[in-house]
Amino acid sequence: MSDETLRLGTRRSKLAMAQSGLVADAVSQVTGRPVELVEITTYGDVSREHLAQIGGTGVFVTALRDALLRGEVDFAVHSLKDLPTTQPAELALAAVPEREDPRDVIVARDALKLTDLPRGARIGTGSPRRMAQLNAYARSHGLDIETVPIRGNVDTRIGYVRDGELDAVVLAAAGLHRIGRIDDVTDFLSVDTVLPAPGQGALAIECAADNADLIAALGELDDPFTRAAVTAERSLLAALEAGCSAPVGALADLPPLSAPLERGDPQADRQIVKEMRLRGVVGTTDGTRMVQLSTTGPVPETHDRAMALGRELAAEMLAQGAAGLMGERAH
Ligand SMILES: NCc1[nH]cc(CCC(=O)O)c1CC(=O)O
Repeated sequence: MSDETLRLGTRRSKLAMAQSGLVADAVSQVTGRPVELVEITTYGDVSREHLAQIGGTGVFVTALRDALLRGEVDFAVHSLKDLPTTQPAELALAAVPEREDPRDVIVARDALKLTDLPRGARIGTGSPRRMAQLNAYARSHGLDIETVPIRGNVDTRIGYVRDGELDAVVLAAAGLHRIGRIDDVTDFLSVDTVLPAPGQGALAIECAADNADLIAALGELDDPFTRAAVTAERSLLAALEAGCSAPVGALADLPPLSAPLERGDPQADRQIVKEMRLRGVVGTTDGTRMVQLSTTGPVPETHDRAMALGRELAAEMLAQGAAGLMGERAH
């Protein structure tokens, strides 16, 4: 391959720049080519409306993809959870690198944990998924919290806590980690409490579908387990016919070891290598109704198998009434 500079299209936000910078270094390593960041402004960056009001998926993604399709940049990095579930034929998902911590976290005043928040505490999140699960948790654990819709970049959101407007905000651990603010976290939420968004914590590296050399080079950064996991999660989301702003959580990970098996035990090691658990949740934003299911099976070895896993769990969730929980609006 040539030693020409590769152009990486990126949003200007701190998170996007951090993610693109990390990938730029990694791509430079595997290709031996210099990588240049090209800043692109997206509709999601300039809009002041709440994400839920903009509607549709992928507001952050469209401008980057347009730049790719016009040949202005060679590849782009997206937060996988922001990608629409249908892949355009002209673009290839060349790599899904190893996933960062997928959990949601709380940044609260006075180093408070979720369960320490006082009665009437106001928690900011623009995500119906987070609202639904936090409100469900609050109901079942006797907490009295109010979820408050907010949006804005990570610094803006944490600012609501610093200036006393909110008691806490909910964010993704991965984003905070990447921008160097993981120390602001006051509580890492167990995925049993809040199941993350499909693809949360993972990145997607995308380039033109007809650039076979570049696809092969970027493919060196692919992590097959992460790719299988996020493929199953996004297939579940798609099969529920839900968008990125729907109250849907999904996570595919290693299943917990069953009781008699322990680390070092060859049987346990086999389980670690071969099994994957997929969990999905849908709920009303007020937390009164939820459908939450999980399935465990062999790690899907092909794209089609990962897709089938997500579809099968979605079908079970729909059979339990998931569709009726998704159209509802909290406000
Ligand atoms: N919705 C915006 C967005 N897209 C990706 C991340 C975090 C990084 C990731 O999940 O990979 C965030 C911020 C957040 O949810 O706190």
